[in-house]
Amino acid sequence: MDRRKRTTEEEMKKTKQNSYNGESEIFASCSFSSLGLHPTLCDQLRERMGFEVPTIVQAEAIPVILAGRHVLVNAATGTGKTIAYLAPVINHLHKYDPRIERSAGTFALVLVPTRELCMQVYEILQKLLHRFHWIVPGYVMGGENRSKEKARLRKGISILVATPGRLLDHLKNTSSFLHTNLRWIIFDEADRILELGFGKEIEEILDLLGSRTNGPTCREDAVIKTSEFQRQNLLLSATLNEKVNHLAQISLENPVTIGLDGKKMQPKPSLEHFGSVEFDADDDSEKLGKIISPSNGDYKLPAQLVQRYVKVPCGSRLVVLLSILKHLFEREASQKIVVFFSTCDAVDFHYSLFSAFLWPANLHPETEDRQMFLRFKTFQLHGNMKHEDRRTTFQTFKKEKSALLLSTDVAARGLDFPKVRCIIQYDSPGEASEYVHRVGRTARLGERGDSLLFLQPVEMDYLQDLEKHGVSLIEYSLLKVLDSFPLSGQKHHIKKFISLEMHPWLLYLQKALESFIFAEPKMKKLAKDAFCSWVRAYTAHRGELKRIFQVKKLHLGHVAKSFALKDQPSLVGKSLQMQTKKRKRDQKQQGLSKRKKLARKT
Ligand SMILES: Nc1ncnc2c1ncn2[C@@H]1O[C@H](COP(=O)(O)OP(=O)(O)OP(=O)(O)O)[C@@H](O)[C@H]1O
Repeated sequence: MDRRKRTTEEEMKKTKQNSYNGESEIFASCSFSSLGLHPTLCDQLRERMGFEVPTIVQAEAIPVILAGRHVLVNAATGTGKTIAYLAPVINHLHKYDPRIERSAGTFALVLVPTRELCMQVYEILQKLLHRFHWIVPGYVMGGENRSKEKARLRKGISILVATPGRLLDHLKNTSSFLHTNLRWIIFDEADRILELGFGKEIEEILDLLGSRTNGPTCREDAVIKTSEFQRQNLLLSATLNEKVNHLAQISLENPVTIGLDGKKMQPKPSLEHFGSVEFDADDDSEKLGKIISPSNGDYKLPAQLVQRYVKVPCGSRLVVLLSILKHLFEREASQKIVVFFSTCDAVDFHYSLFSAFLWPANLHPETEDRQMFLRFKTFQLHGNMKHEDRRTTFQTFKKEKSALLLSTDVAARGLDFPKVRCIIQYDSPGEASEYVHRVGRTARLGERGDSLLFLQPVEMDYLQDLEKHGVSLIEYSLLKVLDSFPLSGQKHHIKKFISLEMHPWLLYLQKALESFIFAEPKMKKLAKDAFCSWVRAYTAHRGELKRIFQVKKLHLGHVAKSFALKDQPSLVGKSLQMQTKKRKRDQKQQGLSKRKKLARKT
């Protein structure tokens, strides 16, 4: 064994120790070059990206990927998974002799769940490839101009980043898209791709690319092995679930698992999988057991993240949110905060409100010009926005030093907004995995970060659900914050026996908000729409969570208050009732057919 190899192995051992001692170690005690990366790429990482040493997940994954193995990576949010897969792929590609050419088509494919993540990975690629101009990065994604994409594909894209729907579209309809040299397929945020319902597309993509292994649902006729290279597939996410287990089965061959140590083996094969074809559980039980399922295990969260919850009665939610935001931005002028909502309408409403709401006139009668209540830059991001607006928001918020982003879960996964200091989950996230990804937008790469989860008194059991995944939260001291707001120039102190809803500051602010909304027909319409879709989203919680988030436990009048509406919109009540009835009817029917199917199987 030569000296260099021995040193690398020793360093790797050290790295492994670091990662398993339970400390919040982020960086490995080795260099990029010791992992086997070419000096030019190491220079690029250092000079262009500012990365001196690899993170632990990079130190573990890069040598294994360089060795050509299929890999499943499960590491906490913000630990550098993107470089962990891009660096070895580039390392391989730049060594091809003769050099690869555009006309040789696509060698590596990175599949991501959202457009924003697609852009983000593409931008990182551009930086990494600065000195390797013959390796061409590119992207295809929903919302973009198809013909322009076709033209780019015709010219040739060596490393292609794509969202699944648009990729499948090109695979079927763009004859000039050359992928016979494809060597790598990478699933970034694999579980989210599947959760978004792209399971069928992924199966089709794997079939069309001839990259499906002989996993449980392999259709021999669909597999056309076109690549002269050995295929290498990689799957990465901070959270994994049973669907990923299945994807791993059909796309990875004898994979190396990174970051799954201590996770439980899947006890039984599951009938559920992400596609349309159900596979025979008995035949595949052995295979399924090989891939580890962490679905019952703990999620990995950045150790330095301070996680809090705040218990707020439904009717006071909006005023509490406004108060906390004001408090946070006034306490620290340079702040970056992301607030998560459950629907696009809720984001629209809050964005318009925050951008227009002025201090009530009677509070500062001495000042002639009424001032904005919240005085910081606010952005919104959700799936119903125009593609260009989404792109601009994403890019601008990234660069801002101090700003607020109101978003749906479109920003929950993978997005790397530098220096986000706090995550507020105003609407609860649902699955614990979603909680983990949302809070993962802060406390990245060892930096400080806070998170705050809003819960109503009837939703407090959600904390236990999080506990099951090893996530525990401490309570936020709300009263201190509320007491700090001046009312008619005076500081006030709430008496202990008064409930939170009766806090003078909250009452005052609520009244001011309601008058503001009442006087603005446009705002009122936004508030009503947001109310309707919020209730609809609330009824959509699935599985165990339906027990916690029950719409019938809510007072809809109080929900209306949380949108600053004086009254509950009357028509909504009726349509909601109809919807709930319809949903129950559908569920009954679905349950029946599922049971029938199962009965036929056994
Ligand atoms: N070796 C390194 N040294 C310093 N910074 C790094 C290094 N590797 C990655 N980073 C930076 O760390 C941040 C997080 O990286 P990345 O987005 O790849 O994390 P992730 O693990 O994919 O997170 P998520 O699970 O949220 O998608 C990015 O800003 C990236 O530029």
